Amino acid sequence: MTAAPLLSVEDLTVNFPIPGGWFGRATSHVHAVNKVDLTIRPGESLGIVGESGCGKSTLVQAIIGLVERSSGKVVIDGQDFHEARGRRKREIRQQMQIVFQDPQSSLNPRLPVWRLITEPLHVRGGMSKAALRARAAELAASVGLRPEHLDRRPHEFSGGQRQRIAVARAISTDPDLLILDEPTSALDVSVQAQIINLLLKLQRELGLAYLMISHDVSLVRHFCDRVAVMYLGQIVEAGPAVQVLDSPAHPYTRTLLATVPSLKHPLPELAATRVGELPNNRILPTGCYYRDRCSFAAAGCDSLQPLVEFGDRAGTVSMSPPDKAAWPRSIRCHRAQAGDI
Ligand SMILES: Nc1ncnc2c1ncn2[C@@H]1O[C@H](COP(=O)(O)OP(=O)(O)OP(=O)(O)O)[C@@H](O)[C@H]1O
Repeated sequence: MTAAPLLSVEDLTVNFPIPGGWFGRATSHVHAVNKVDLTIRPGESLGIVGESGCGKSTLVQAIIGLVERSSGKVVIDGQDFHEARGRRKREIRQQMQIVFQDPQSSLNPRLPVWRLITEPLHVRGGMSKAALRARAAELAASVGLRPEHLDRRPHEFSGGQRQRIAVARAISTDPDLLILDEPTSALDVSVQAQIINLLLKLQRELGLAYLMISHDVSLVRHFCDRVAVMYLGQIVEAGPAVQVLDSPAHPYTRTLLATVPSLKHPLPELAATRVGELPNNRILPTGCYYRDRCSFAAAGCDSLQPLVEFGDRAGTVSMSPPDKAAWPRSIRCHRAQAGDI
């Protein structure tokens, strides 16, 4: 039997108002995230890939409440995060922590490492200074920092060490889910692997689930159990990382992968693909969002939404209407489905 989801995101939509009218009234909206559904099970890692501006950061920020959602639900451990209030809301929030891309800007330069690491516990309250320090020492050891590091300030560390501090802080509240926003892209290549190995070690030791957003498709293939491909605020394809990234079904996923260097094709032939600019997300297209850039677009794509397939881990597939509790396998273009491509 498969475990119940730790996190379920249902129909999540985020529209940013664009002021321009009288008295700053919104005249239009940026449709950053459009009806996204996803689930993460305990201890599982889900990667979200897609080009710049497709809505990855807005999606994860809406999940943890840093950005206001326009509609939809975020359910963690069976509790509706946005409907919860007061102490209960804070408790749910502590089950989800985020590690940002740039540790330099996410760490207060004035605080010593032990205070930085225990900041979320300090905010929660109820722990003495001695208890916070003792917990900081344990957390520092678990991310590979030494006791003498505890009294130093962030500027005394390298980028990789600062990211270790950020990871220690994120796990300080014993969360079930870590959101990783491009956790290695600001680091030197040599250090990236060390941080990835640290995250994999912590996942084994603590049973953490990860939601990682990344431009780096190879990293996601290595790191994640499942992947969701995002385009214009929608998830266009999702499934086991190896399956989706080795045999993509959606034309957009194929285009995205064609731009990724591989051993076989060290320099991707950008000219052969139709990457171009993301279309205007203030006026969403009808039908398939990808049709204006799709080499396979044909009659029907302007009115038909892609088909949705859901299945469980064993790969059993049931067709729409989807059982939202089921494990999403893929969301496919109807033309790929019909075998036209
Ligand atoms: N606060 C905001 N107000 C208005 N528009 C915004 C705001 N934040 C993001 N956007 C817009 O929402 C869309 C999605 O942006 P988002 O940063 O989520 O994309 P992304 O995929 O994370 O991109 P990147 O990989 O470059 O970080 C973009 O069109 C962006 O310009």
